[in-house]
Amino acid sequence: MVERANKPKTLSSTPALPPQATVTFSDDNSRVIAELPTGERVEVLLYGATVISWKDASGDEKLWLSEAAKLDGSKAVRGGIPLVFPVFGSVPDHLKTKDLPQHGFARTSRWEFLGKSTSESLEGETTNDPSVKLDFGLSSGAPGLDPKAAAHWPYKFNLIYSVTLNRESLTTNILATNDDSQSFECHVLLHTYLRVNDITAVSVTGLGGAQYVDKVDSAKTKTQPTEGPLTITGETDRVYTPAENTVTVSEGSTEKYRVTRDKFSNVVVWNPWIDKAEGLADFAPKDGYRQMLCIEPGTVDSWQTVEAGDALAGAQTISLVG
Ligand SMILES: O=P(O)(O)OC[C@H]1O[C@@H](O)[C@H](O)[C@@H](O)[C@@H]1O
Repeated sequence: MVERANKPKTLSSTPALPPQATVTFSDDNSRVIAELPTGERVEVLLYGATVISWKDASGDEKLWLSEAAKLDGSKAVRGGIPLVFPVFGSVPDHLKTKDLPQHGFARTSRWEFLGKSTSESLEGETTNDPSVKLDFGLSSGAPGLDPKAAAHWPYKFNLIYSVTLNRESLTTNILATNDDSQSFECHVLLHTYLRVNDITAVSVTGLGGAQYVDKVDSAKTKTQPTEGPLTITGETDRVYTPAENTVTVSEGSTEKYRVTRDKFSNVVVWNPWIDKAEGLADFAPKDGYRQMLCIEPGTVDSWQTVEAGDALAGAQTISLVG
């Protein structure tokens, strides 16, 4: 009788909360791993706040990561989603960024994990569509800042990078705030390495009607608009300014990824192909160019001026289609 009296009561009027997403640190504290109750998973290296893995519920990897990528903080990561800020490539005649590393210092600094938020429960409402958002921060004066940035980027700034995992999509969002008393100029880009099965079967739509700058063949700078889907048959390195804000990557007749931009005017499409991959020490296997295509949303064809006290934001959402 006593045992029965002590049993906890089940309140049938209180709906059970769905299971929460889990967020853990790796044993060496180098990365944050988030997993939805349904099995989708994302892994973010604090070095560069680089997303290095994104898997669906069946464990299928969506991002390409080189087998020779350095994950120890000695070099920008070859694969995943490196973050490009405040300069795209290198611009030798731009006084304020010319001494920074190629693609800037965001991808070569160790970021701070600021925390997580989940959407399983909102003011008592429950949802069956779980998601988790991870926030990372990097600011001037931070201990993890690449020393080259401290030496050559003379501004006070604050970056917040958010990675949101949903069942069918991944969103990455950057907010760059100017905390200085003077304006600064910058580029921002999300250098996403999408994983594909066979690059020769890949086609990209959503670029049509756009002019592009061809970084491989400088004669083709600002060519006439692209007609039809883009296929990859050799080294490709193009900066597009598409009219549409969604780029779709298909393999054969199957749509695979939709990449939607928010507040970004450009998309860089990059594949190093055979010779360039050969020359990149951290690119492995050497025929890995067949399994990847970089679709890189950003604003890089002109400098963005961020006034003192102002902020610049931009985001991509990669949705799984097929
Ligand atoms: O080797 P990195 O610095 O990671 O750059 C890779 C490529 O990144 C792309 O975004 C650039 O358009 C290419 O020109 C560049 O080669």
